[in-house]
Amino acid sequence: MLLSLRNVSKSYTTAEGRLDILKGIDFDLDAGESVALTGESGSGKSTLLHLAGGLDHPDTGQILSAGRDIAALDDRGRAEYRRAAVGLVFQQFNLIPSLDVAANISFHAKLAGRHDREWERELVGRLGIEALLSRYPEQLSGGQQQRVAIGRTLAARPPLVLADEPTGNLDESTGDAVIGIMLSLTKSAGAALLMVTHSSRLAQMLDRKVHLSGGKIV
Ligand SMILES: Nc1ncnc2c1ncn2[C@@H]1O[C@H](COP(=O)(O)OP(=O)(O)OP(=O)(O)O)[C@@H](O)[C@H]1O
Repeated sequence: MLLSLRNVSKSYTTAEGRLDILKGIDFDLDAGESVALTGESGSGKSTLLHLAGGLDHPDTGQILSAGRDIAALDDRGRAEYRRAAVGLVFQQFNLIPSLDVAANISFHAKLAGRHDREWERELVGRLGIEALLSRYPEQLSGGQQQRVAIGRTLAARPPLVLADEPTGNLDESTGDAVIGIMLSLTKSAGAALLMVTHSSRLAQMLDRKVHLSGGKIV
């Protein structure tokens, strides 16, 4: 088991009072598995993804990764967990505007101490972005930027990839192509993928589907 959430709860305090978003989530993700996370707007999908990625901490419960409870770590421990174990792909591509495509792709892998030229060359080829390596993010289309963002994430070989509506900004056919490439590359990398999507069509491309409703996985 790569990641296990046990009885995880999360609430937010707002001006209108306390919002109980996740109410005792139990969820397991195997190494190399791809899972789609669906649920209505506001059901807590991004919240769950942020907890799994160590971007935030739960109120109660355990988040177990390689025998460690991420929920019990402090900010620094969570930052180390993210660097070592997690790759993130968001709807906003979050590329670094001052770096060209080649430098964007190797940026996280270098930070994580896992820069591997051969793997990077393979990624660039399979993503079809060889001709774009010396361009800057602002000179790319949305679909091209997302392919670069996926390359950047996978270059660091994270065992866990968390994707939040990764193709939400792309048209349907570009989005499908990008998801197809991301799935085949995460499989090649042996990484697990947890992907938030509103699209049941995209969800069906993954190994398994889970649905968030009423603060629980159903
Ligand atoms: N930092 C925060 N403070 C207060 N409330 C928050 C905070 N973050 C999220 N929420 C609330 O928690 C609920 C769940 O948000 P979340 O973003 O996890 O939902 P989601 O299922 O990903 O939604 P969407 O599909 O619209 O992106 C929402 O009602 C949101 O307004």
